[in-house]
Amino acid sequence: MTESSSEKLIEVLRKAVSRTSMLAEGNDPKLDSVVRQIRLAITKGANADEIQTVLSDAEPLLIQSDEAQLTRAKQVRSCLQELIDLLEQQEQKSVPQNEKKQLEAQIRMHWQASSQWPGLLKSYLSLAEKTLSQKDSNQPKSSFLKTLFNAKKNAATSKNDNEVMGQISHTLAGLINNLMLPSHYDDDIADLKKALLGNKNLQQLPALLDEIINLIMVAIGKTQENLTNYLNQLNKQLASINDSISISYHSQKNLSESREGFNSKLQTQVTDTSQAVQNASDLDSLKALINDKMATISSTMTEYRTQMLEQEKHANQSITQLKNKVTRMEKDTASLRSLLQEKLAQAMTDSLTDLPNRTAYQDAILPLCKIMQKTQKPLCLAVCDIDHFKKVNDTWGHLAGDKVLRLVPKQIRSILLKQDHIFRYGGEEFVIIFPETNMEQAIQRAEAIRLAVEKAPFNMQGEPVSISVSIGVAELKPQEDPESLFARADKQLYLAKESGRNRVMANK
Ligand SMILES: Nc1nc2c(ncn2[C@@H]2O[C@H](COP(=O)(O)OP(=O)(O)OP(=O)(O)O)[C@@H](O)[C@H]2O)c(=O)[nH]1
Repeated sequence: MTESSSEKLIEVLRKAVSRTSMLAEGNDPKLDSVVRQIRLAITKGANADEIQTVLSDAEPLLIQSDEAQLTRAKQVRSCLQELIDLLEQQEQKSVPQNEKKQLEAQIRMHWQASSQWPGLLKSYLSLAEKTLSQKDSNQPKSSFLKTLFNAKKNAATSKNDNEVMGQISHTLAGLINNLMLPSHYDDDIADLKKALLGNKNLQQLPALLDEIINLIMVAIGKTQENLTNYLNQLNKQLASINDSISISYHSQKNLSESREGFNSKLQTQVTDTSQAVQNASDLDSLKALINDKMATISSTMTEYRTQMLEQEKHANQSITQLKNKVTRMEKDTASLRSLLQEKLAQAMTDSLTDLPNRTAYQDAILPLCKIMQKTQKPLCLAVCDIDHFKKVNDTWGHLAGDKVLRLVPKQIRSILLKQDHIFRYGGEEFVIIFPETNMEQAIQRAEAIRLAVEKAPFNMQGEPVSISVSIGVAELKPQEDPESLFARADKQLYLAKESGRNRVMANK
């Protein structure tokens, strides 16, 4: 193995370990302790078998922790939805529909990433302020705080606000429970929950929401700090491997230097001998002289041979050590790489439908757009959303809802061509990429999908149920980026919903 391929190997290992660790860290105390063991094993140069054992222990915990994270994210998503619904229940006040739709779209897009939760809460805060700052529909609008101060004077409004605040506080307290913050935040969390549950004053809501947002941000920052410490530790380990490589290089260099020394010593001795032979005056002194010189040369050669053997032994030892180290690292890297690939595949797949998820969509869309734009071929994007899906959940329960979420993509797939790609974008929303497809063809395929879903015989507890989808379609423009393409298709979806659902609308 050359020096540069060792460096590459080290780099791959460093990335593999850091990414795996990143996936695992901070989710579960039991898992954190196993992750720490893996790091320790790698730092102290444990062999592949030892590391393998620790990794095998970690595997079920990693899977469990991923599932727990998904469940937490789902709960946070429903808390946010519940908070929006609570605003809707406000008498005499209407939630600004545009902002509400935008927030719901944000939730649909980002609910899985805990780093996005503070942003979602901030958007909710703004929606709550806008809603609550309205007086009743017959009165002119006033500011949020003004309404709050006036609330005392108005018994009816005050009662209603108190009730809503109570429910909001309760839901927020539930949301904090799902955040899984490190245990040293326990006191802060307890204080915050107490403040939330004891509070009946809407005026306090912005401050309390801010407090929650801060707490989440601090917790996310903490995880980053742990990761940095870990990477520093790993770098130290890599530096020690580099030292081994340079020691081996130097022992090779010493070997060739001592060979050169021997050559010149031998040369001098042969020259001296030939000089002495020329100067010899009789046969006896010549014999004695030659014997003497030959003894010197022979002892030089023996000395050199011993020295060479010693150095060779030394060099062989350090090469064997290095080889063993590299073999161990290769094995570790291979197992870490396969673990990482498995994890990445899991991270790209939606567990309910087995479809590629939003992350996979984001990885796929940019290169596809670039290729189509470069080759000047058309590409269309369809955003497809199940109609009145909340009603399915409310009427038949979540399990039935899940069943519909698995069946609808089957209908969609029956229409798609080999080249098309479908993703579960989030909730009850699917995205379809139609490469090498113009608008007319994409509308035809979207219409066929709509029809296939409409005609599909869905059954809930033995009763036939009709399900429909609304679809928005847009065609990629030259130079357009994927975000703008998505936004145009999503807008069409919104219009399809507005115009009665169960239809395809396209941005022609
Ligand atoms: N069963 C189940 N429900 C989900 C899942 N993800 C999201 N939902 C639900 O999907 C529903 C989406 O509701 P809304 O966004 O109001 O949309 P809708 O009822 O389909 O109404 P329109 O889209 O306007 O036709 C919410 O009730 C979510 O709880 C899931 O994985 N399983």
